[in-house]
Amino acid sequence: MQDRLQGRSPYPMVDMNTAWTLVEEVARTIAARWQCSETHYVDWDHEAVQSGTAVLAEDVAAPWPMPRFDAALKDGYAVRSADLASDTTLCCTALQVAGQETWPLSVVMEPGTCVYVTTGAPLPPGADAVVPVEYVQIISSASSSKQGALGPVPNRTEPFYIRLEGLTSIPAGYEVRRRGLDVPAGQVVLRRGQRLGPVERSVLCSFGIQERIPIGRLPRVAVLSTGSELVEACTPSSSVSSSAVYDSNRPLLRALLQRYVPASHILDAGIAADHQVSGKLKALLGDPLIDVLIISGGVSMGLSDVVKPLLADLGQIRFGRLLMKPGKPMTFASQAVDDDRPWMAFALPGNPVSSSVCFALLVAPAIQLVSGVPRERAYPRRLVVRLAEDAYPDAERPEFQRARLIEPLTMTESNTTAPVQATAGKRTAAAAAVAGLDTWPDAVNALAYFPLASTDWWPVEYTPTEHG
Ligand SMILES: Nc1nc2c(c(=O)[nH]1)N[C@H]1C(S)=C(S)[C@@H](COP(=O)(O)OP(=O)(O)OC[C@H]3O[C@@H](n4cnc5c(N)ncnc54)[C@H](O)[C@@H]3O)O[C@H]1N2
Ligand code: MOO
Repeated sequence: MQDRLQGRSPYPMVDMNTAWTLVEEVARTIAARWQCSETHYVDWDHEAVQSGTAVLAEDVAAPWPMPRFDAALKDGYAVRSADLASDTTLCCTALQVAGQETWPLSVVMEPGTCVYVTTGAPLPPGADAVVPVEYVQIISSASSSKQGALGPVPNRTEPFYIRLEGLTSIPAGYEVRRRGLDVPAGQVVLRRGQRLGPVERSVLCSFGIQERIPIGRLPRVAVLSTGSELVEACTPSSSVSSSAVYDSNRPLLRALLQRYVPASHILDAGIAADHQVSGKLKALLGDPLIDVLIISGGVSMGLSDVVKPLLADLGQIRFGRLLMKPGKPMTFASQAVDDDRPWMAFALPGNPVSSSVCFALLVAPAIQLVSGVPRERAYPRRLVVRLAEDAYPDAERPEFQRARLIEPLTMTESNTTAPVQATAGKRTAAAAAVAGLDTWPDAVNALAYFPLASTDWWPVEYTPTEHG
């Protein structure tokens, strides 16, 4: 208590690089333990796959070439290109519709003949090019001539003649998507450590892979808000005291977490009033089902800021203060990594902006790392850009300001030239996004980093809202 009343902290201030190193050390050790021993083979309807949070534990190779057969790129006529060098009239002997073979079922294309094909249909054996219907005139038919009425798409059961019009030559391969052109059989199409987002899931589907999808273990994360002033957002304002503060951090953190872990892995630990924090932390960190604990509030220097000493009792504080703004009191603790059940605890400063910035810079990368995402993909992307308007960064601490990239990126040599607007307001993340920016609340899409004593800076890609 004496120290707090005098304002001394026992924790040295570490810079961001040191903080990242310390978090990474723990996260990578946990990842090595989990991801070597815990590959699960799951089906398509598994919650982690469906929520887009699953991370592949093994490479996935193409089981067959894509496309699986030489396919027509256009609706038209499959031809032997060599035939057309001498004669532009061909006899159409069959219709081949993508997904079904109509008339007749299986054909070997004789010289001088062609086969009507729809886009995506397999080329018959012997054909090596496709003449699009736009370049074809139907010139005769044994049955009634429907030419004109049906345009160039024939609906016939007997051979008919076509003539090539408007194209001088048809090289082999013309309008054909060759077997294996996109992906040869056996090529790795998804890598271990890739999160199965919408595109990755569609790649699995394109190869018909819906069973035995190899995924790694994802962390189970509890989120706790601390502070006697906090009330649940659903509480009617008429029933709360004038000094109460609505808890906005926990809903934000839970929503952000859904990008990384399925809903069943997120435990909402509620709000702990100051006198309840000790009991709550003990229970949560003693729960074998919790791997990561995110605490908001109570980490600064006040008498009610009890989180740090409690974490020191329950595990080991890796850092307790950060040389950065916002986030100075940010604390990271863990259970000894060689322990049977390692855990990580992130105590984020209660200020909503500090809390969301610390989540983006430290918690999200740690969750990615323990989930098996490789280092080069675990951190937000960095770009060097230029400021669209003056910014006023802190003089004592390197600072991350919420920012908005206001033009599409145009890459020129090593630099991008996307102007950025930045703000240092400290209201809720959404409100701070608007403050000074005169724009939509979800427009923050980056953090602008202002290192101390330097005019160089870069924004970190970060989207604090679903739509940002
Ligand atoms: N003497 C000092 N005081 C403070 C220092 C310091 O170095 N010396 N650091 C300041 C900095 S920097 C920060 S950041 C804050 C962080 O403090 P805490 O983590 O202890 O956070 P609280 O005091 O609990 O809350 C701060 C602020 O945020 C509001 N809050 C908290 N939780 C939530 C929530 N879940 N949803 C919405 N708003 C929340 C809370 O009501 C306070 O207004 O400490 C400075 N002090
Ligand atoms: O470090 Mo605090 O997060 O500046 O307000």
